[in-house]
Parts: sequence; structure tokens; C-alpha cells
Amino acid sequence: MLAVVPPPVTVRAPAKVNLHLAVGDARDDGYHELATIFQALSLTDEVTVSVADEPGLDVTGEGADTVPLDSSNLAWRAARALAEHVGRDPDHLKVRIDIRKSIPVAGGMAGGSADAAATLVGLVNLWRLEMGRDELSGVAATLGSDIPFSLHGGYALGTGRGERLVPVLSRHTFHWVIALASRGLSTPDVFAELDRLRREGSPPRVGGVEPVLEALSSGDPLQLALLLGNDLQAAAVSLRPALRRTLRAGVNAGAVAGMISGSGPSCAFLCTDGDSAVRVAAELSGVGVCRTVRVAHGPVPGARVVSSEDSPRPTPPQVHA
Ligand SMILES: C[C@@](CO)(OP(=O)(O)O)[C@H](O)COP(=O)(O)OP(=O)(O)OC[C@H]1O[C@@H](n2ccc(N)nc2=O)[C@H](O)[C@@H]1O
Ligand SMILES: Nc1ncnc2c1ncn2[C@@H]1O[C@H](COP(=O)(O)OP(=O)(O)O)[C@@H](O)[C@H]1O
Repeated sequence: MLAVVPPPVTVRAPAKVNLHLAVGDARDDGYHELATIFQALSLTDEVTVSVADEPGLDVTGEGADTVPLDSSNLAWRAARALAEHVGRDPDHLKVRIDIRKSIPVAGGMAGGSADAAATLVGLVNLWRLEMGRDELSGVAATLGSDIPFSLHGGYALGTGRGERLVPVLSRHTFHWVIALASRGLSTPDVFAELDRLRREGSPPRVGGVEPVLEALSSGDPLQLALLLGNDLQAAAVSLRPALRRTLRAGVNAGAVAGMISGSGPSCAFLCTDGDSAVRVAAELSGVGVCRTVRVAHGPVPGARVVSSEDSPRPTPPQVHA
């Protein structure tokens, strides 16, 4: 009998920036209560999942040499979690996962979360599962706080440890320059540094989310520039003091505001429009305060199957005897 092997599925998933990141106290489970406004950015990773006799994982692109290729890879963990959820044997996954990274690793931009979200969406399609977004988001939340947003995309208000999402209804696009660092920062280390700073003093705290939501609905980058805020910024800068220079250089280059993205060390610079972002990127890349720069805009959709025409490796359906 002939068994039809489904064709590989390629999924694109976005990076994120936290336009507003309010961090509360540490909870008993070690996580911190957050109130954050996420925006999904046009900086994306692509993940192809395919049926394979031997399971496998490969990572290429931005920071690939620093990404684990074993079972600790978030994409692989996502595949196992989904398999368990739908009653497949997670120890015998006949799946190959190929990740092409553009999102910096350990950069505060949810790159691993994007890969996990893309893997979930890819496998739902490859395995032809009937699963709603809410059910998939529940699986995602067990793997990492940012992964539900990587599925969701657009804008969202995140609470809890960041995994509880409410959509934010704004379609206005904002333009960014992202400065990438040579080395990443560990998210737990940055939260721990914030706890330490708070024990010793009073690092600045962001205000409420309401004014930021209003700025998003106005679409005015100058209004938003005044309201961007990140409680983790002081901690990231404390662990990596050179980031102060990077933040200053972006504003000197013409950005209307600069901030640490999430737990850092990537710096996100808000620009008035796309042309301005290109000019700021060109100037910033010559100053020597970061490894490289990227221009990005948001919001963009969450993890989505890329049509086969766009896929870098379109493969026709295979038939195995
Ligand atoms: C800070 C944020 C802001 O969006 O993103 P990044 O900047 O890392 O991308 C997120 O809260 C990161 O989310 P994510 O990277 O998924 O973190 P998780 O895997 O869930 O947690 C990693 C570790 O970070 C700390 N953590 C994370 C989330 C949270 N609300 N409180 C925490 O204290 C905990 O030490 C936890 O063990
Ligand atoms: N698919 C993946 N891509 C990137 N990092 C991964 C992946 N899987 C596991 N990791 C690990 O997760 C850590 C956090 O990576 P990442 O999600 O890129 O950063 P951040 O939490 O700052 O957004 C990395 O140090 C890396 O060791």
C-alpha cells in the first residue's frame, strides 16, 4: 500500500519588542508579574518541519552557532509538548526541524519563542491537527512566557508572566532600528539583577499602560516616543554598562527614542518613518557601538505558514512505498 508523505511546511514567526514592560515582584514560582505591551516586528525566523525517518534539528543564520541542537532547543521542546498533547509518542518523533534565524539569540527579542511558535504551527499543519488558536496557545504557555505572543503577533497586552494576552486594536505601523550586540544576555540573570537593584534602591519604574495604548491608537511616533518604558532596562544596563553608549548613539543618529528590547541586550530605536529608520541605521552602523543594525517595522502577524511559492525549499508531495 502507498502512504502519502505530507510535504514540508514552512512557517515564519516574528521577533517582538515590548513597548511597555512593567515588572512586578517575584512570585513564589520564581516568575515576575508583568504588564507589557508587545509589538511583533518584521524581523523573522523561518522554520521548516518535515516528516523524516530519523528525527533531526538544524539551525542556520544569525547566531546559529550559539543555539543548542539537542533536546533543550525550544523548537524541539515545542514538538515534544505538542506530540504529548495530542497523544503521539514524544520519544519517537519522525520529524525534522530546520530553523533559519534572523532574530538575535538571547537578544531580548523572543527568537527562541518565535522558533517554538513556528514549530507548533508547522506541526499542526504537517500532522493535520484540528486545533484552535486558544488550545495551541495553552501548549505554548507551558514552554515559555513569550511563546503565546509569538503565535498571536500584532499588538497585545500581556499579563501574568506575560502569557495571558488581550489583543490591542491598533493597525498603525511604527518604524524601528534594532542594534544587535555581540553577546546575548540571559533573561533569568536580568530579572535577578532587577531584584537585586530593587533590594538596594529604587530603580525607575514605568507608569501605567493607558497612555501607551492611547499613543498606539493615535499612530503618532512622537507621542509614543515619550511613553516607551522598560523596567528591565536598568538591570540590562547594570549588567552591560556599554549599552548606555549604544542607547545614546541611536538618539544622536536621529531616532526619536531608544530603549532596551525586553531583557536586552538588543536596543530598539523608534523612528518617525521608514526613510528616517534607514538613515538612522546607516549612521548608527558606523559609530561602533553595536555588532550590526537591522531596520524593522511592526506590527506584523504571528507565526504563519509561508505559501509554497514563497518557501525557499518548495518540495512536492513524496510517496513512500
Ligand atoms: C523578558 C521578556 C519580556 O517579553 O522577554 P525577553 O526579553 O527575554 O525576550 C519575557 O518576560 C521573557 O519571556 P521568556 O523568554 O519566554 O521567559 P521564560 O522562558 O518563560 O522564563 C525564563 C526565566 O525568566 C524569568 N522570568 C520570565 C518571565 C517572567 N514573567 N518573570 C521572570 O522572572 C524567570 O527567571 C524564568 O525562569
Ligand atoms: N530555537 C532557539 N533559538 C534561540 N535560542 C534558543 C533556541 N532554543 C533554545 N534557545 C536558548 O534560549 C536562550 C534564549 O534565547 P532567545 O529566545 O533567543 O532570547 P530572549 O529570551 O532574550 O528573547 C538562548 O540562550 C539559547 O541558549
